[in-house]
Amino acid sequence: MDFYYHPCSAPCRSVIMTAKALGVEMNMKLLKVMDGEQLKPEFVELNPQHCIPTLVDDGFSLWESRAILIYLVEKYGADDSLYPSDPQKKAVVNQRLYFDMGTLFQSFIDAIYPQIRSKEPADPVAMQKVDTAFGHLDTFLEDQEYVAGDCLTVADIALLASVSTFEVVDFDIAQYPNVARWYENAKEVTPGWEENWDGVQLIKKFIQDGNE
Ligand SMILES: N[C@@H](CCC(=O)N[C@@H](CS)C(=O)NCC(=O)O)C(=O)O
Repeated sequence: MDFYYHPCSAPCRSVIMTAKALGVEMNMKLLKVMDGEQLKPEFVELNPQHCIPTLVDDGFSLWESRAILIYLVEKYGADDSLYPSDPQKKAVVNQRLYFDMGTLFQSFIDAIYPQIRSKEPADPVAMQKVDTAFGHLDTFLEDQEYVAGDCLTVADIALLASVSTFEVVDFDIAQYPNVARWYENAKEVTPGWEENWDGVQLIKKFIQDGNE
């Protein structure tokens, strides 16, 4: 199974952690998107949207990280704990995954990317959306250990990759006590956390080097 990735990408890191949790071995293929490698014809052939993460499993090509997480659990999971088959439990996991994609990680793209990439000053409206997203996550985590209930799911893994990426700008997660409690525990229990953290540190290094 080929996995096209870059360690700086939070969506790629969520797939790496999920594969580790499942004990799935992937043939890691680093794709330097900063150098435009995703536009090479051989990659566009695999993924016409030319984005990472992209998984190619025995000729079956799939992208969109959260779709990949679900595919991996459904195809390779020994049980359904990371992505429950019960319709209501699954629906909550899906809601959290869509929340991550459309709201929380989107707030990172809108508010933090411009600060990192173009050294733009923080946009107060975009930063307010970050606060709102973290506030919602904090509410989801009231009285529960994991984002979709009482056990670790792919929604925790996707959100762990996203939330940790905010640390590249030393975002103060402690402002959101339930998120902070969940984050500390998720770091402990999620296989592959160290690799995820290495990716976050790599982004930090790029930012520091760019500022020198
Ligand atoms: N929603 C997608 C986001 C994928 C994405 O934006 N990937 C970026 C890197 S993080 C990329 O491949 N950019 C290069 C391109 O789109 O050409 C996911 O979660 O997989």
